[in-house]
Amino acid sequence: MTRTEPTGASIIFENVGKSFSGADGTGVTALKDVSLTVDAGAICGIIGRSGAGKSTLLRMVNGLERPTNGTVLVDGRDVGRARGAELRAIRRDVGMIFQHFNLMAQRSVFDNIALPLEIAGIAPARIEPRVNELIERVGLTTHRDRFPAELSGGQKQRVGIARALATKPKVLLSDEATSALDPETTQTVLTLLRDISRDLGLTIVLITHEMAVVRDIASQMAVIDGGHIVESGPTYDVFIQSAHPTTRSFLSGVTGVTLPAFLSGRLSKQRNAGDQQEVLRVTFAGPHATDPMLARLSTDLNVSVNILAGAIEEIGPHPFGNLLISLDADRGAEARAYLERHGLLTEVLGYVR
Ligand SMILES: Nc1ncnc2c1ncn2[C@@H]1O[C@H](COP(=O)(O)OP(=O)(O)OP(=O)(O)O)[C@@H](O)[C@H]1O
Repeated sequence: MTRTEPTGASIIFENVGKSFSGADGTGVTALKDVSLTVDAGAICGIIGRSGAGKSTLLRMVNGLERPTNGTVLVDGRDVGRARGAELRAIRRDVGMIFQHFNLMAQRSVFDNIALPLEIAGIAPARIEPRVNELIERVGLTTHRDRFPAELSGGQKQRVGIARALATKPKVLLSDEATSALDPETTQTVLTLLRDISRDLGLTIVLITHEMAVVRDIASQMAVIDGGHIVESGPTYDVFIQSAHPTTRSFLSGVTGVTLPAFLSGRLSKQRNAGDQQEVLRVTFAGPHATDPMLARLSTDLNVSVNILAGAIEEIGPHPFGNLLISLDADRGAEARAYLERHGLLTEVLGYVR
């Protein structure tokens, strides 16, 4: 399909708060003073732990939740205050896909995708070509007449994506859409979403608890913790400049770099008597991604460094490296300070003899 000019909508959260009243009368504050701008045509990843407020934030974009304070604007329209026909119009502009697909078991692939068009009152003669086009876009031409029970998870999500696109929305919301899929299928679904964003100019907001998903697809991101946005910005900038412990803990799990088994079994979190080596994860990014910093560390501080595992990956066009190293535990603090001073991130994984 050819590339078209962006047709996505911007989404602006301005000082948004949301409180719920619990069954016992006590209040739950799900979001506090959230301000975030998602550019038209961007793919924005929102990452946070369970209960952080991700779903609440996402559901405000299509008016399923209304803010207690503040404003949510989609394409300049105030979703929280919209009612009736105006709210329905905004909702037509916002499609959504779900972790468990939410397909209708009694309907075929074709009929699931046709459903939003039927609800919108589109004439059957116009529905058929539109659904066929969507089926082709998501690569399910040979599965047109199958039922959800006859599809794999990845195929079900493709149906979910086609259904969400049926009414030509400007925004696609993804609620943990790849969390129920294996890593390989996750990649194919992320690729499809990226292609759709590129070809249709659609704005995509996806919530996830997996940093790898954000790394692989998002142009911008926000980290949410306890109802607050603790960091946000272009994905690469957040990856290389992250300062908040929540972001760092998500980052530490993002690479495929793991300790060799013979070492991980012996690693202790606290340094015990006799532990000689400190094991570190060192993250290289930005202007230092390709610098020979470990060689410099050895030379400048006269510390021997053992490289245990490592990889250089890319976020968009930018290099992002991860190394697992060990060094003399007595010199650990000094070495970490040196590396941090040169713009690298360090994390102590533990100690070994
Ligand atoms: N309708 C509701 N009534 C009361 N409390 C709610 C309601 N919806 C959400 N909450 C509370 O708001 C907080 C944020 O919930 P939310 O579902 O937005 O988090 P989340 O980050 O999406 O979590 P998860 O990843 O587990 O889905 C939680 O403490 C939750 O219990």
